[in-house]
Amino acid sequence: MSSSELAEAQVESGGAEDGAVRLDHVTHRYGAVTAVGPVDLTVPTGEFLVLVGASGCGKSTLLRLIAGFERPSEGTVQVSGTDPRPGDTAGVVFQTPRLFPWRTVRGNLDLALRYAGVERARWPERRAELLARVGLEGTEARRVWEISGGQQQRVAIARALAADNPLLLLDEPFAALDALTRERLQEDVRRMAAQAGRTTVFVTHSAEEAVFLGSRIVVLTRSPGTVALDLPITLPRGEVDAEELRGSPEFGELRAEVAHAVKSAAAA
Ligand SMILES: Nc1ncnc2c1ncn2[C@@H]1O[C@H](COP(=O)(O)OP(=O)(O)OP(=O)(O)O)[C@@H](O)[C@H]1O
Repeated sequence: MSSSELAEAQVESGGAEDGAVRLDHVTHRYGAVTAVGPVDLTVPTGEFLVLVGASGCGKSTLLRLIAGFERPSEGTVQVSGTDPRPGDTAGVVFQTPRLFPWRTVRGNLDLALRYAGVERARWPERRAELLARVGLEGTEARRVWEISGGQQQRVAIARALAADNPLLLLDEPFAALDALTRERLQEDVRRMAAQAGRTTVFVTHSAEEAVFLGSRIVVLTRSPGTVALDLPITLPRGEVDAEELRGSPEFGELRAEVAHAVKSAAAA
């Protein structure tokens, strides 16, 4: 069996590489601007990787490469052992929810379920499941413009989960939300990731958010971004009291270490 046949077989059978990400010597340029690279990075199945770095260091570019929205100028990107395909490889959540505001929550989710190829007879059950996962039970009939920014971002997360991809990519999804809503959503995403065993790559500016969410943190240098720090996070990941965790000395030390690394990497 060739390596590509093996990769295909693994994807079909939900193999060991499902949702795993591999970047080999990846550089990306926009015209004359080198945005990132070279970056070598392997994200095993089930890991929650947070990419942190100063503005413009290439975090979004890396995420776009993993999603397949861009092809690398040099090097290779593989997801689940194969080339990423935009729209199919991963569920993606952006900084703003990008929903259809005049449609209902149901309408927005149905579009995603249709695109994901879910049989129409299963939509009601799947919709209820997705809304329960993001804490939005009973909101199906509400129009998007009627619900809060935090609720809209929850719908965007539910939509990204509609296809049940083994990889979820989030690009500063909570940046536009107030502090309390942001903390609540962080807690929900952390819990969801721990339950699902899905691979997650999350982009943020915030050392605090990175330490709270990640099982591993990669800090990038300033543009063109390369890996400045690769740090496993050993904080407990099961059912935890979020406030206790955020207040623990270990959390404080990790946050300080990451914040310091981001500052030095941006200045280097
Ligand atoms: N479509 C594009 N065309 C030209 N240059 C781009 C494009 N997208 C990004 N860049 C440049 O590539 C570099 C990396 O941008 P990118 O958006 O990936 O960084 P980022 O770390 O996500 O930034 P931020 O945190 O501010 O969102 C920057 O210099 C940016 O100006």
